[in-house]
Amino acid sequence: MALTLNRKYIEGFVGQVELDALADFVSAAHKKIHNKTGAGAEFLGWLDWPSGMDASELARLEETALKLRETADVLVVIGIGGSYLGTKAVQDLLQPAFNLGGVEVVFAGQNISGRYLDDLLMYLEGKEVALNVISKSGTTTEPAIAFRILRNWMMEKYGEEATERIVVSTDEAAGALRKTADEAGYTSFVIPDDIGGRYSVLTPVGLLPLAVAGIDVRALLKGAEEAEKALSASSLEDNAAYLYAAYRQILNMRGYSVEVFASFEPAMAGINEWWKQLFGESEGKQGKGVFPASVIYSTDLHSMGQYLQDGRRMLFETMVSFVEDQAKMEIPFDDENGDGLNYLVDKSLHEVNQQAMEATAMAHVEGGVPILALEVPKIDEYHTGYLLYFFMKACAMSAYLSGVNPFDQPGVEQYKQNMFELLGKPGYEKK
Ligand SMILES: O=P(O)(O)OC[C@H]1O[C@](O)(CO)[C@@H](O)[C@@H]1O
Repeated sequence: MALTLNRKYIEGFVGQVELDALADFVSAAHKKIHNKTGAGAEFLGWLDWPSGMDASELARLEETALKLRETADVLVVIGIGGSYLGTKAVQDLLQPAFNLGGVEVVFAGQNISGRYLDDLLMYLEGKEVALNVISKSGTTTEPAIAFRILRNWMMEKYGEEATERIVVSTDEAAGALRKTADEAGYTSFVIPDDIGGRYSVLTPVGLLPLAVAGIDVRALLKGAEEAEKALSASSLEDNAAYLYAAYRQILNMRGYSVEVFASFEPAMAGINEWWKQLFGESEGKQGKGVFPASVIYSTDLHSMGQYLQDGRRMLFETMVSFVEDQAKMEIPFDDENGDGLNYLVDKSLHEVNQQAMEATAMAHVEGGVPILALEVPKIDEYHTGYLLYFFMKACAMSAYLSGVNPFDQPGVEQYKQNMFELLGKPGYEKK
């Protein structure tokens, strides 16, 4: 099993009767997904992407990545939302917390801060640099500004050679970025029309920068492909993604409107952010949706623990844990035992961390917080691919169960329009 939903902390809150009552809705939503008949069905390209990705495109992507690995110390990924969160998520989870060499992947275009870009340019000074600019629409302001500044910097630094160091991932035919890529002769990759930003991590959007970072993208895709197969079962009891979605909706209907996504692994920080966009942008519409929040324990037990235990009761938790002890770090014996820790000698940090999780879960259940426990055997490319696909499938199901289109984001437009008006963009003059 590449992922298990352990029900031991939820059984006291949600009974089988409530799950059974959702079974027909789940099969109806399953049909919407697999027969492509639901709202937003034109954005279901991610569903069979892992098993169907074009082999020659994957090989070209790996070749491009290899070339960049040979010429760059740093790859700057320029993109926002779904155009960078997946890369950051996988990178955080799979790569060491501290840079041990190899190509470093850094990010730009997620904000409009001059300070950030200035700091980045200072950091890049004296290093060999490559850019991967990623925008499905090609018109998003934040990455467009960052690309203009970094592209100028690259041209000044490398002249003609900059062309070889810039790779574009965007729409096949439309948008400003496609035009720029074609005119400048940059190597480019296509973000499929039928896959929205937040579902795009397994397309060139995530695969190219991850391959440059040295991650085995084939194993990532393999894990996702396994999930694609395993999670194609139509019934609630045979499909962990659907079960997770059903629990979320039952809890939401009962007033648990905030989901706290938690793990005891700091490397999950990027997955937290990716997961929040996935669920927030997919479900938060028409006045509905579970509010997605996230924490990393045990760090955040010392800041948010009090609220979780004892604050306003509208929370449920989804706890992701990793079963295998991969680091095998033990607590050493100390003759003097001044810190009193000798009682932990021979225990690994993994065991202590597992006990911290058990202790937290028991306390939170006691405090009235339902917990969905997701257990993943280990942290590697394969299981990460599985996990990503699991959440995408669960999210589509969950959104359909709540009656919204999982694949649009009409609300995001409001601030964009206002900003264009305020800045005086041609065509957006104030009324
Ligand atoms: O890749 P693009 O088109 O620049 O969009 C980036 C992100 O912006 C959004 O459209 C929201 O503004 C997200 O849905 C998307 O992931």
